[in-house]
Amino acid sequence: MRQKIVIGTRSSKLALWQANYIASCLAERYPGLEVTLKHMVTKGDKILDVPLAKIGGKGLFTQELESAMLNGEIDLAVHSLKDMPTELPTGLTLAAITERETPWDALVSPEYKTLACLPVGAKVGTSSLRRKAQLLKARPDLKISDLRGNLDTRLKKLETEQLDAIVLAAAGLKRLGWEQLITEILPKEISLPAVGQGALAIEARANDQEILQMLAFLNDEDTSYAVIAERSFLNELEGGCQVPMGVYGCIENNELYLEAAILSLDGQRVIRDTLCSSPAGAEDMGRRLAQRMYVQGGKEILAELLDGEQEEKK
Ligand SMILES: NCc1[nH]cc(CCC(=O)O)c1CC(=O)O
Repeated sequence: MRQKIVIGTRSSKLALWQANYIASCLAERYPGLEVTLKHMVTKGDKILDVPLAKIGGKGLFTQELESAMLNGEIDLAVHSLKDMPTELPTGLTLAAITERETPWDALVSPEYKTLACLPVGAKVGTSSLRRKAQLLKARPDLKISDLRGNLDTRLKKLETEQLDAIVLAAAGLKRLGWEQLITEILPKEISLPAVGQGALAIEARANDQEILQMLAFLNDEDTSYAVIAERSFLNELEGGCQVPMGVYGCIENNELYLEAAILSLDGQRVIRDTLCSSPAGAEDMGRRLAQRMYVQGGKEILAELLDGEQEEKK
């Protein structure tokens, strides 16, 4: 067994909370093990003034950590699973996926409290196409403005940019002890979460058997099945563009349920579908659901998105 483990982490409050959480799980499990954190900066931390959907590119929050893992500077990295590309660089693997924290999106609106209570034309901040499209579906009157940055930056912007509400992942707020700021949890009928939202991914070198064995206890089986299906769904649909879509998998009575929605950017068109199968078929199920929704009209929405992106590049 290894005497020392180095965890690479981004320096945002949330990233540090997550890395410290895994460090403490390891220290508790392996008394005597020396666990240290190495702070690193990723491209996603540097570019703060451009909406995520515009920067595009995969692995915005992961690439620098991955290089450091491959060259042996760090042994593992703790990520929010939802920030991870569906395909990892050669030589790296997901060593464990932790039990999911609440997967839902949360509304923070000190004045109006709920989506239903927001006045006509209210200004809502969010950083993702997925949230934007789903919000507009429920409330076409809303003015959505871009909201980037760490959780604390985004919360501050609620005041400084005079927003009536912002939408964030409930999991992040909970982890940082800011749960009391949530004024409404958006149900999945309104806002289906992003792939892997709420789960942590522990990434390590694929050939480092010792570390992989040491990390295995962190893996939560039910969460793993659910996110394998979600990631497989995403992987099947990904066509080199950001898609406004939400997907949520969960295990109930030993069955895996998968629910997804693909939306047009303005939220006016929605394809929504569900599948249920045995957990062992998770990957296949994600693919099947994606293919089914593609035929049901997902194809047209995706084509429009690609056209839109090309128009912008002209
Ligand atoms: N995109 C940023 C991001 N990546 C992970 C989380 C926290 C939630 C999680 O662990 O899924 C957040 C914040 C947010 O979406 O509001």
